[in-house]
Amino acid sequence: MPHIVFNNEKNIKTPFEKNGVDFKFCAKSYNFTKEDRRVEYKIGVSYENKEFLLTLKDKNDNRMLKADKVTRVTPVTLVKDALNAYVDEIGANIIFSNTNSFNQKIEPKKEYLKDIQYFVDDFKTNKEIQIEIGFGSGRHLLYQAKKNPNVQFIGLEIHTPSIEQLLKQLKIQEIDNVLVVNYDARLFMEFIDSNKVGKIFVHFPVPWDKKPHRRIYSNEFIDEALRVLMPKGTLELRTDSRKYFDYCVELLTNLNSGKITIDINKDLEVSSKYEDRWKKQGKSIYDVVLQCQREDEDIDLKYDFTFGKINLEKFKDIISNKPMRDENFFIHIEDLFLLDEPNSGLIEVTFGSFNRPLSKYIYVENNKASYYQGTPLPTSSNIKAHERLKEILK
Ligand SMILES: C[S@@+](CC[C@H](N)C(=O)[O-])C[C@H]1O[C@@H](n2cnc3c(N)ncnc32)[C@H](O)[C@@H]1O
Repeated sequence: MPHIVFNNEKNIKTPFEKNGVDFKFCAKSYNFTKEDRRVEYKIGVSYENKEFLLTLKDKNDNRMLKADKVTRVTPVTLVKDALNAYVDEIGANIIFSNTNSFNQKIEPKKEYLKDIQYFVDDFKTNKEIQIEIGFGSGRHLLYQAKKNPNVQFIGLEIHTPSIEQLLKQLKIQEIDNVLVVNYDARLFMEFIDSNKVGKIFVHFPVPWDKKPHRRIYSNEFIDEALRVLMPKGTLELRTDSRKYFDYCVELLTNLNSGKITIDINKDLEVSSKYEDRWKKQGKSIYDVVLQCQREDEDIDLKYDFTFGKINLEKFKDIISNKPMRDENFFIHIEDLFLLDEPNSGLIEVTFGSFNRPLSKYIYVENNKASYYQGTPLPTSSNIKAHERLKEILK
């Protein structure tokens, strides 16, 4: 990441503007852990309609200015300009700078690649939805999408090269009913309305024999799948792993009600890359399909993430750096940065689910708090964590 090392002791007063970059505030670390930590500043920047923080800290006898990790922005040239504007303003004596190596890259247009926020704010369809989890080479997803042009497909993957490959194929084959998301499938379903999905395919998931907590299937996953599935919709597992199959069958047969179909060595119309490999090795393929037989209540994706009036002075005296854990979420106050004005500063916090923790800053100005760079995604763990944070900060 771009950074600049310089040797100028001068601290400057905010707010100020330099070369089109607005420097809004400068908050100083409170060192609440009481360890002998070096002083660090978070500088609030607003530039080209984006807000982000810069970190200023000591480095040997000099100072280093760089982007704050939590509030990353793209393109990286925004950070580069902000760093250069800051050192320009203070007339710093620059010892090292790598900002020249960060020049803007032009991204190809990826209209079918969607950010998770899109599913919170904008995603609406009257079509049936079908989801493929871990599409890999995409063979099955492309086949299904071509065969069912009236279905809106969503492909979930965490492996970036597979995503790139699928996006290329969508373009080449002129397929326009697939949305692709780079997101953990275990958490994605939270953003889909209830009773809207016809099929969820989980084909050859990683069995994670040694790390079962990383498996796609769990009680929580099955419950969320049933919520998004329409009545008669199906959750379809296909695997070569007998162990994974047995584990899933056990989870599914522990449900209070439902219809389950099991097949061994069933042929599908399309065979995936993994499937070909296992078949060549003479392995058996197992299918277990759960049919949904219930209708669920709608969920609220428009959750209000505001805070009431908070008391930063009181909070600063009781703050602890031990994580608070609950059954489905945790909160860890990482750091606190104070502004010169009373009851104003930044709280750095990590919270939410254990699988996908979220790092955020809460900006406080005269007792009024808000999430810096926008609110968290309304996952159930984030909502629960926010409710608890509100209590703590009161
Ligand atoms: C063994 S491959 C199977 C790929 C494809 N379904 C097939 O049959 O050829 C498993 C795929 O699941 C993806 N994957 C693993 N965990 C995931 C998760 N939590 N969310 C989304 N995708 C995941 C992996 O990146 C990998 O591409």
